[in-house]
Amino acid sequence: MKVKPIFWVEGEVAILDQRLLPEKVVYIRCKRYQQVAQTIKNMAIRGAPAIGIAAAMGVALGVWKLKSARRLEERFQKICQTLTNTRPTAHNLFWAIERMKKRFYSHKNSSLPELKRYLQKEAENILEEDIATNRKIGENGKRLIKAGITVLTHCNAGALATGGYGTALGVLRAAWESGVRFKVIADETRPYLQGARLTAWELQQEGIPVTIITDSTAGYLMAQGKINLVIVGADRIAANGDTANKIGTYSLAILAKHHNIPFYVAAPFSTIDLNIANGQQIPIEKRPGKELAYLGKKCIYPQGVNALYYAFDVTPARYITGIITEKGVIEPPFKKAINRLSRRRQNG
Ligand SMILES: CSC[C@H]1O[C@H](OP(=O)(O)O)[C@H](O)[C@@H]1O
Repeated sequence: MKVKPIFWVEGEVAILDQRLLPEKVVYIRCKRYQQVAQTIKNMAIRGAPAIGIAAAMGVALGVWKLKSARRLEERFQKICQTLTNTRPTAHNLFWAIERMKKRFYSHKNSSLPELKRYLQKEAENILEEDIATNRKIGENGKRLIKAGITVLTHCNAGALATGGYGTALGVLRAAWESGVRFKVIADETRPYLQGARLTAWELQQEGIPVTIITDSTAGYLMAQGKINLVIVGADRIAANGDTANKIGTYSLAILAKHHNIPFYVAAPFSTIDLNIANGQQIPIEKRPGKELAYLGKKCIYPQGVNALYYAFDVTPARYITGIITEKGVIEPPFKKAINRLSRRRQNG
């Protein structure tokens, strides 16, 4: 995909405003870290790896704008806390901020200009590594995409949700690039419509056949035998393989199990949270109900009626056929395999 979701340009962070896609390609030029935090909170940028990259660049931008090293550590911690407080579910955000903290403390006695460069470089490394990691996920998962099948995906786990290649859509890209021909069905994914607006846009640009359905149509197509495989992204994976992903994923996994359809999660190891044993411990973001009520600028709900908007749900590991990562495809029992692979270096 030609368009970059985010990039650093000399003391600014350029963020593609995904709320305006596919009609308009508009970049928000963030000059302050608070602006970067705002783009994560309001979902101008979204997708677990992408918000991790944004948080890292926000930290680098915050330090970049410091005029002196006065109260450096205290000001650095405030920058990190602002970005930490943006969204609670995607583990990549916290993983990226921890990496920036490690880099800061290993160079905090450098001169301020040197420290600024180190942090900018670390944020750009996180972006570049994400693209390389996504390509490995694609290579590891493409054998699962057989010629002639129909794949269902939910939300957007593509270039727009990452540094620019994609996890679930990275597997589809890699299969397509290797000559395998297949069809994709994309859930609209209300209310933000990541599937209808972003996944369909990405796949259309690559010439990969895609059909949009309402989120409630998936079960009917499965019952008719029209779906051969489901592949989705992830926001946080617990040590036992329980996976938090866009709301509606859990329903798809149950339906896939019922219809004996393989259900795969594609995610980098930076999405796996080894500090939590199972999915019950994953914090699930609750967003303002009014975000459900509006289609664009039009309110479609009766005034004053309540709305409940959980942005994610948790799929228990028993409903997941495999987790496609840069270190290989992890199959059940996930806990043991995740433990073994997490000790192995990325390219090991
Ligand atoms: C490649 S992970 C993308 C992951 O993030 C999305 O959530 P959101 O759009 O709210 O950031 C969704 O859960 C995707 O699967």
